Amino acid sequence: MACLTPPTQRLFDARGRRLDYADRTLVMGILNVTPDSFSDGGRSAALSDAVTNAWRLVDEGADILDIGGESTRPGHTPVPAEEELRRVLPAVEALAELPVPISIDTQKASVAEAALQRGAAIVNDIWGLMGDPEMARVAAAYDAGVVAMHNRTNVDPAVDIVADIVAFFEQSLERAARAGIRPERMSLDPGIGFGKTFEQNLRALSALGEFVRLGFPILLGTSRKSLIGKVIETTPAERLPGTIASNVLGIAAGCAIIRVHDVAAHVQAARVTEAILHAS
Ligand SMILES: Nc1nc2c(c(=O)[nH]1)N=C(COP(=O)(O)OP(=O)(O)O)CN2
Ligand SMILES: Nc1ccc(C(=O)O)cc1
Repeated sequence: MACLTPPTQRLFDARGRRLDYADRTLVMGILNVTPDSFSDGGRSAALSDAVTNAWRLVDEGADILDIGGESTRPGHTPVPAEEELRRVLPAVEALAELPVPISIDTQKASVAEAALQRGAAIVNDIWGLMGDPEMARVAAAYDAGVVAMHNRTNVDPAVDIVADIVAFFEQSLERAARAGIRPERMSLDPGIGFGKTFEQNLRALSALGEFVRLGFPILLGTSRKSLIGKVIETTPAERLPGTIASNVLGIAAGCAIIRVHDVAAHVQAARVTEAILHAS
C-alpha cells in the first residue's frame, strides 16, 4: 500500500509556516463564522466581530486559527458552497496578516481552494481526504498542511472504533501519498463527536497513545462537546473544566495540537502539563 511514512522531525509544515510541536502542544483557536455553531454560533458571523475575536484568540496564545463556515454538529443543515464562501472568504482575507497560520475548516475542496488562494495555510477536513474527491489534489497543489479527521456516515455501536480510526487514517495517508502530499504536511484527528457513540468517544480518548504511535501529529478536538454533557449534565458554555480535563490527558498521551474555543485557559493548562511531563 502506498502509505506515507511518518515525518522524522516533530514539525507540522504548512506552506512554509513551520509549526514545531517537539517541546510544546500547539493550540488551535476556533473561529466559527456561522450563525448556528453549537457553542459559539453567531458570535463571529459579522466580519468586524470575526476580526476582533480572531485577534483576541491570537493575543491569548493561539498557534493556529481555524476558520469554519459550516456547523457540522449532529443534525446540522448542510450549507451550499456559495454561502460557505460568502461567510469564510472575507474573514480569511481580513486575517491574512495574522501572525499565525490560518486553517480552513471545510469539507468542500472548492472552499478549501478559495481560502488557500487567499493565504490560508492548512486544510482541516472532517472527512480526512475521503469525502470530496478533489480535496487531496487541492491540498497538494498549494503545499498546504492537512488535518485528516476520522468520521463515519453511520454510527455503529458494534464497531471497534480504535481499529476503525487506524484503518481510516491509513486510507487518508494513502490518498495523501497518491496526491503527492508530503508527510510533514499531515496531521491526524480521531474526530471526537463524529460518527461515534458516547462509549466510542471515550474509547477513542482512552486510546490516544495508539494514534500518537503512528508517528504523525495528532490533533484533538473535544472543546465543549456533548460527550462532556453526557458525563455531567451541562450546557456547552459550562464545559470548560471537562474540556481541559480531556485535553490535559491528550497532552500527556502525546497529542500535538488541541483545538479549542477557550485559548487562554488551554495555553495555561498546556504549559503546566508540559512542565510536569518534562520533569519526569
Ligand atoms: N479537525 C477537526 N475539526 C473539527 C472538529 C474536530 O474535532 N476536529 N470539531 C468540530 C466541531 O466543533 P465546532 O465548535 O466547530 O462546532 P460546529 O460544527 O457546530 O461549528 C468542527 N471541526
Ligand atoms: N460538529 C460537531 C459539533 C458538536 C459535536 C458534539 O457536541 O459532540 C460534534 C460535532
